[in-house]
Amino acid sequence: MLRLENIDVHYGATQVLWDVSIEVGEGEMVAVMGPNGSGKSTVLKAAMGLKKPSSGRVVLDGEELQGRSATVRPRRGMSIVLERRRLFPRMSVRENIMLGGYARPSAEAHRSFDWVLDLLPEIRPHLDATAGKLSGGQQQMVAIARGLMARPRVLLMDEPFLGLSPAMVKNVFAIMKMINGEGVAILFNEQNAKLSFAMSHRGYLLESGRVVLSGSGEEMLEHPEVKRVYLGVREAVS
Ligand SMILES: Nc1ncnc2c1ncn2[C@@H]1O[C@H](COP(=O)(O)OP(=O)(O)OP(=O)(O)O)[C@@H](O)[C@H]1O
Repeated sequence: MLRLENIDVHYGATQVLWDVSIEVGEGEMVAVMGPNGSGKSTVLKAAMGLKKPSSGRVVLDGEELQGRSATVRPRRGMSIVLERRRLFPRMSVRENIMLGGYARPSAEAHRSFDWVLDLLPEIRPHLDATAGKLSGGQQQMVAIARGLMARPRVLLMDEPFLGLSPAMVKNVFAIMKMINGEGVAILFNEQNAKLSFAMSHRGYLLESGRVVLSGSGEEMLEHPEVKRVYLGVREAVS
């Protein structure tokens, strides 16, 4: 459904993505894994139209999205949960979540709000709290709720586990599985190879702005290079 085709991205004169092609099928969970600074966030930003590629195409259901206005992607069913829980810290949880429905008429936004709270009931007791006062994990939950307000068919998640405790990682992981189980495709990025690929239908390994490997989650976990470099598994010496 979503395809990035041969994307190049520059920040000023510096090129950070080279010929990146990534595909997300209907209802798939897809991971972009790579070390610090390899360009994972930039891939998601380019997909969402937050960073303009210098060449290549972003295509959703056969429709070219490059150069379309900022509201087209949410209306076509794309949404993003940004890194580091970019909430408005002084606004209430309810207000933060409702902002995710900006592209929808208000009656629909209220229906989405109810749907989101049914999916994430643990948010309900905190609706009137100031977002900035919540724990990191709770803030991540609110950021996910905000992303879901657009009723996306494909949800992009930028480092959803960043800075979370192991217990919260498990919780967010379970929520991603549940959202995906509702038929929402998810494209997310993450530095931890085991976590990324174990939970994904397919994965991509990004190094220095290039896709160097792709395959099913299982294939990625079993790949000797992934094992050696990212999982720290040593091959037996004969
Ligand atoms: N706004 C910007 N201006 C200039 N360079 C940038 C900007 N954002 C990112 N970069 C550079 O682009 C490269 C890719 O960054 P990006 O954030 O996409 O990588 P990443 O794999 O997501 O890294 P991290 O895991 O640290 O978030 C890095 O070298 C980074 O320094």
